Amino acid sequence: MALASGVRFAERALLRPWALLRGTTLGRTEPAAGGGGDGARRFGSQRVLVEPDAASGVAVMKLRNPPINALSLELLTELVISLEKLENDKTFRGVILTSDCPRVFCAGLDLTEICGRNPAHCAEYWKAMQELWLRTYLSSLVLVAAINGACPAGGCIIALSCDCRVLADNPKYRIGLNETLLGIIAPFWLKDTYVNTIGHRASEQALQLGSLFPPAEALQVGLVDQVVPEDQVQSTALSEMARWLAVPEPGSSQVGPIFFRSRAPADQEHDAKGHRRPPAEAARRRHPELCQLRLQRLHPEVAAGVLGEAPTEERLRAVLPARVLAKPILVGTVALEDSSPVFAHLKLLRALCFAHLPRRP
Ligand SMILES: CCCC/C=C\CC(=O)SCCNC(=O)CCNC(=O)[C@H](O)C(C)(C)COP(=O)(O)OP(=O)(O)OC[C@H]1O[C@@H](n2cnc3c(N)ncnc32)[C@H](O)[C@@H]1OP(=O)(O)O
Repeated sequence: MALASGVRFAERALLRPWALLRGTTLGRTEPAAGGGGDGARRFGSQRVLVEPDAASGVAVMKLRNPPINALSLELLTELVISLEKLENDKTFRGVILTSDCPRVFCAGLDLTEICGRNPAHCAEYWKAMQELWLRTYLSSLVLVAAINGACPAGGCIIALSCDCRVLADNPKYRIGLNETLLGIIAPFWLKDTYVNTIGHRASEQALQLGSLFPPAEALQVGLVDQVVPEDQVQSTALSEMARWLAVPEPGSSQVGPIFFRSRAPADQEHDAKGHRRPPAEAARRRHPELCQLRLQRLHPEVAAGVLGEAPTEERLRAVLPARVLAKPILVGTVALEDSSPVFAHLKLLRALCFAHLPRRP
């Protein structure tokens, strides 16, 4: 009997994972401040407020776990559920992630979730953190981080998983991966993301020293894309979002995260002998349907290039139609950093295609 009711509870929890959360009221819908129609209804949970705008297809998602938005298990879970909900609703193409707590975007891992807790709890907690990472990093939505406060460690991880980062110009709002100073070693996927964002040497220094960058330095090193006065963070994030959404099927499909973001944790798989698989192979094993889908959806001439061997600019120029290359293009900087030919190729393709591919029927 107890077993049966336990199973029923587990089933219910699987169907409605938020039911496990303490004090959570996910799915509640209420009119947004100043809003009227359907496009201005907001929903969310206790710790995540979602303000959707159906007309623009953009939702603003606010972290609301005062005082410092520490990533508690509940906040992680609610973030994942809210993102999933938006991803499943085809009305939405972009999400702006920001904080509802003054002066802090997100303080990172909730240290009370790992200090003095038993291994099972730590494992559950860490799994939730990775789940959030996967959900954001491989999201089909365009994500823009509107960083309106301090953004250390896990906060920076969330920001790094977005497509674009706008930081408020306040010297107190520092951003970076400082976990080494706490004795926490960054996992390889986090290191890889740092490297992908600010380059190898800068990452090596910043990770080892646990650097937190003030806005000007964060901009200089490439950790954020824009630094703006605090009262312009939201509007700038919206403008950035408009830029990304103006591109046909931005980020999400033709040449989306699976291309650029081949180094998500799941990609780092090892073969039976313990040898690390090349990232491209690992990604294909993990997401065969996505890889295939996306290759098929590419412009035919580009797909032909993908299937070719040499990921050189010359070869791409040869297979890409002239109209695609009509405007000046960014190449080279994008293609160089990955040792895998396939992904170097895809990165280069993305750089080329992102602005120039004609809309697919
Ligand atoms: C394998 C792991 C991969 C690594 C991934 C992630 C690693 C991490 O995220 S580890 C967490 C690292 N986070 C930090 O180092 C941030 C530490 N906090 C701060 O720097 C400041 O608190 C912050 C700038 C965010 C805000 O400053 P203030 O506004 O001045 O607030 P307080 O410092 O007074 O803090 C208020 C209150 O919150 C407690 N606190 C702060 N950070 C955390 C945290 N990460 N987890 C839990 N609790 C935290 C702080 O102790 C204060 O508590 P009280 O004293 O009880 O009021």
